[in-house]
Amino acid sequence: MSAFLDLPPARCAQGSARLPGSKSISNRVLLLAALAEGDTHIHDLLHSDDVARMLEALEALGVRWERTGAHDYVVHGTAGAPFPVREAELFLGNAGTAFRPLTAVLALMDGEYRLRGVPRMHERPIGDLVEALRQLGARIDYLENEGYPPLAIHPPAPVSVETVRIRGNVSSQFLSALLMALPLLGRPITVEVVGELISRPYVALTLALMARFGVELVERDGRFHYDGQARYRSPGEVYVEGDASSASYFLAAGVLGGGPVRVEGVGRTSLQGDVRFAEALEALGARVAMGENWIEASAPENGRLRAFDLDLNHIPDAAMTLAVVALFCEGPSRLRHIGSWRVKETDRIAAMATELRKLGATVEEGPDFLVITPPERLQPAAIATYDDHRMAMCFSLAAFGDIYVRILEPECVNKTFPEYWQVYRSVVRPVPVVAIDGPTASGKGTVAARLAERLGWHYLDSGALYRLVALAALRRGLATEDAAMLARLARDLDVRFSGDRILLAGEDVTEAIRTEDVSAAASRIAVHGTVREALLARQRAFRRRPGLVAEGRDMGSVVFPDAELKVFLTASVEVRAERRFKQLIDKGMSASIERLREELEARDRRDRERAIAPLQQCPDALRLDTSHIGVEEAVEAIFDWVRTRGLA
Ligand SMILES: Nc1ncnc2c1ncn2[C@@H]1O[C@H](COP(=O)(O)OP(=O)(O)OP(=O)(O)O)[C@@H](O)[C@H]1O
Ligand SMILES: Nc1ccn([C@@H]2O[C@H](COP(=O)(O)O)[C@@H](O)[C@H]2O)c(=O)n1
Repeated sequence: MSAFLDLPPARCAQGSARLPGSKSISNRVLLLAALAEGDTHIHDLLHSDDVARMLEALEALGVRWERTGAHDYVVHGTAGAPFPVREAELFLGNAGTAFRPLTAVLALMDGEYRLRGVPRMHERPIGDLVEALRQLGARIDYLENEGYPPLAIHPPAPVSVETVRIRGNVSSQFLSALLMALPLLGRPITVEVVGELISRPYVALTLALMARFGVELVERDGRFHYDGQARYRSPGEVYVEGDASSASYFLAAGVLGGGPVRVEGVGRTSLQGDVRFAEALEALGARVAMGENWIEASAPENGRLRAFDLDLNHIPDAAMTLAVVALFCEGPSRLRHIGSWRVKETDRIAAMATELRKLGATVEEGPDFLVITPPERLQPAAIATYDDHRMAMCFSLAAFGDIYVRILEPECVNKTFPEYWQVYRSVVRPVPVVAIDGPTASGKGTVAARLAERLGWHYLDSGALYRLVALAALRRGLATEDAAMLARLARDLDVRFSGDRILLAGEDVTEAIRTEDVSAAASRIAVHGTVREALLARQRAFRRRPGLVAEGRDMGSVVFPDAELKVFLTASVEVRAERRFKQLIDKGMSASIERLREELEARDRRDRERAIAPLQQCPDALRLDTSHIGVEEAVEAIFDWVRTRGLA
């Protein structure tokens, strides 16, 4: 498990993403298939933690199922009879789509069950569901805190109520769970929702899937009636739609990164409410197209995203994506009616506000709303994910702000979308980097600067940063061995690159950092890992649209290991010494070619032999020996490589 994932700044997004199966549909279908008469062949089932928890639970309950293909399963239904295993302890992780429906179903069966989850699951309320089930005779005990999992379920007591009341303002999953369990009663019953029902489309999804399995409830005025007759029957085959909430990240990427980006697996005929995320994007000015089984999104015609004020009660999960999109809108945006976020995988309102602020946004947080004002320019940040898959996926979009984004605990996406990072990389193209490394006086600086100019890209002279630290250290009398002090100096360095001038604390030091004393000191301090670490973020900050040409010693190996093109530029030591000699003479400085050669070789040796980020040719770098070619020819050769890779 990796502790973090660094996402480079994104240049554009284009292409198509095949979505994994919907989590909401996968877990509902598995349970309905288990309760139904006959075998159900399920295709395109999601593979993820939450679905794994449901499959394990069904197995533990004696429901037989087999995997018949990559995403294909057959479930042998129990025809409405109690599950074969009458006593079990189930661990359901943080899967609400498993915990709530299994609670309802098992509470009406004749067994002894204990249901547990991860610590966060034990902080997510379930009292409204338990309360409703108790009206039906269910005997459920709270094992720790009143109103929260874990639960002990005992065989129900017989009761003959005709109407059950349930509150729907905390989670619509309570109502969904109750409705799915009704056919187990075998008698007519009415469910009445008390007060507001949030996230209504998820209930519509439940009803549609129950109907696929032969049980149609009559709904009138917030009341759902079961006739006591219908029984679950397998429809034979079920295809799971792509996950509409997961679609939101790629549709947003299409909008922020130009597009078009097409998601395949959901569309006009989808059962899932989150397809209406597309309407929200349109309200912001994005261009959206939809087919039966696909949706496509692109940036607004004029490239500008309108700020928004939206009631997002109907798309609570996809709405999180809008919170990050708000960073790119013109002005403050308000997300309303999102109170259910507080009881999800984490308190998503608090988590979202905290992480958006790290990026520089101004965020007002209310009980059920957020107001997000984007900053002038995003700042790079390490984003905590709170073991919440959606936090990780949402914040991957911040990379469109021309910044590196560090996602902590990135594997939390396994909850619903284990392949997310691969699919993300197939659609989102990073800001391209040409990394040029090589020994002293090989011509890296000259060639890289000209290439950058020709491409219209940014240019990074990474050696200048080491030289600046060296100059500052020499001026303060710091020893080149004092790694800790030097690292502090490197971190706090007040540097500004202004055209071809370099300013240190406001002073123009462009020439001062080029002396041989500074060169030697730079290569001595460059051996310290702490100094290199302190300069890493500064170097990466140069990676901005439309692209970067970076030169130094470890551009391709450490700073930009994902560079689209890596070049190792070199020349014989004699040629390099002559070039440096000529450079100094041209500047009116005296020099000895022998001494220059010795110094140059000593510097190269230190750079090659140091333990951390040594000068080396990366295995994937192209070598260019400039001993016998001029500057223009070298630039032309690299420009050709850039072109053949489709970067310009
Ligand atoms: N292909 C080339 N042919 C001839 N001269 C070149 C060539 N490339 C660079 N030079 C000249 O060599 C000198 C040294 O080049 P430059 O300073 O760019 O090297 P560098 O690799 O960046 O050095 P350093 O590592 O010290 O920063 C410059 O005066 C430059 O014009
Ligand atoms: N990526 C880099 C760049 C430079 N260094 C060290 O700094 C010295 C000065 O660099 P120049 O390119 O300006 O000559 C150089 O000798 C290296 O020791 C580095 O380590 N990594």
